[in-house]
Amino acid sequence: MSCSLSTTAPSSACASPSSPRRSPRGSSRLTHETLPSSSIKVLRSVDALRAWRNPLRQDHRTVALVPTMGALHQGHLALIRAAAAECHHVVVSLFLNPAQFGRNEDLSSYPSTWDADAARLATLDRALADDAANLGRLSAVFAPSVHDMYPEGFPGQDVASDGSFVTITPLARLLEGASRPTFFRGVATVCTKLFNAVQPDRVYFGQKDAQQAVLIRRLVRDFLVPTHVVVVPTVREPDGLALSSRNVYLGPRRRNVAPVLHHALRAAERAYETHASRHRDAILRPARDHASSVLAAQTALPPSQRALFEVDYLSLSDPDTMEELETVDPTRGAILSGAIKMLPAEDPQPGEDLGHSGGPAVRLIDNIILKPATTA
Ligand SMILES: Nc1ncnc2c1ncn2[C@@H]1O[C@H](COP(=O)(O)OP(=O)(O)OP(=O)(O)O)[C@@H](O)[C@H]1O
Ligand SMILES: CC(C)(CO)[C@@H](O)C(=O)[O-]
Ligand code: BAL
Repeated sequence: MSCSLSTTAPSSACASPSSPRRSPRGSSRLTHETLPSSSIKVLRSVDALRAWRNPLRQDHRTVALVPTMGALHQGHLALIRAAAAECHHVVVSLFLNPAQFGRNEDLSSYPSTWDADAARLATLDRALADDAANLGRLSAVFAPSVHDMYPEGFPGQDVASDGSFVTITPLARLLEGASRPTFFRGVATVCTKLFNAVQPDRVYFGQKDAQQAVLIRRLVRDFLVPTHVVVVPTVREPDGLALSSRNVYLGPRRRNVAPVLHHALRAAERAYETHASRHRDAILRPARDHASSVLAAQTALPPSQRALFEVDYLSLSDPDTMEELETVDPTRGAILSGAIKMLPAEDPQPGEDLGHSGGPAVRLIDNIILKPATTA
């Protein structure tokens, strides 16, 4: 992380970033670093977070937590807006959690954009302040170190790693979990730590990561976590692609093809809604057909122009368990979801923008909720 932070106290924001400081002239008031041009506090340790958080309880102020891994975009900002509408203080965590990355995944190249994130958050907070409809503001960024989050040492990224983990099965083995076997263990573990550290009244997650949202609801229920889970709708590009920090890996050639997943899911949604199909094959077939026809059209192009992809899954699942469904019960609805792997661009052209980090293979996920029918 860069040191472009300002501080409410003079002197060494960057030299000693790990804990809040006493204000000058011996006063006992704690001061904190703040993001530039804002009053958003930067809390870099669990101790600093707790020192800030505890007095709010006595004042009956509600606290919202928005967990992120940084590289912020409008999807993240939508979560913060929803949180500020409903709570007095919003804390955004920025923590690249190594435990949810498999060994062959993109931990080392994951986009890291601290300065841009700080500027976006400061701008958003000013907009929140100008809108009287909001209950609260963006009060703090929690940006702990790996050591702070894993005080006994980071347990490792392997399925066989020993350590203190939260596991939620069979949910964590399905769909995303089938391709990323340590992913949900890492998410459930870090979110448990974040919930324990922040003790939020409400937590905000994005619908874009549908299985993650289901997992968090289950975690909160099964471990009696005293918080309320809010899931915010997916923010999309005009052509339907879900905003995602990993989209920066795509480059223009693959970016043009990437909406295929959303359009495939929309085809399935139409089959459910327009043709009143209830059966798995009738709903998913149009999605598979759409993906196949886009892939066939790309395959027919010269290698220097095309963008190929592999479909990992197209799923029709139960909204609570994410087990595959043969038939949708309209009183319960269902989740349509999918994952594709955009393969690296073939035959790159001189000067072609292949995307962040040279344009590796990129996993994209998306989903659409088939809502339960409302009874008149
Ligand atoms: N397009 C979006 N709309 C709404 N919420 C989103 C969107 N993208 C991400 N979120 C939510 O933001 C939170 C933090 O997600 P994260 O930092 O992993 O960003 P991301 O864009 O999902 O990144 P990645 O590309 O790694 O999946 C999660 O709750 C996630 O569901
Ligand atoms: C919830 C989360 C911040 C946990 O690291 C991450 O999985 C994400 O960004 O969706
Ligand atoms: N958006 C979920 C975090 C991940 O895919 O690693």
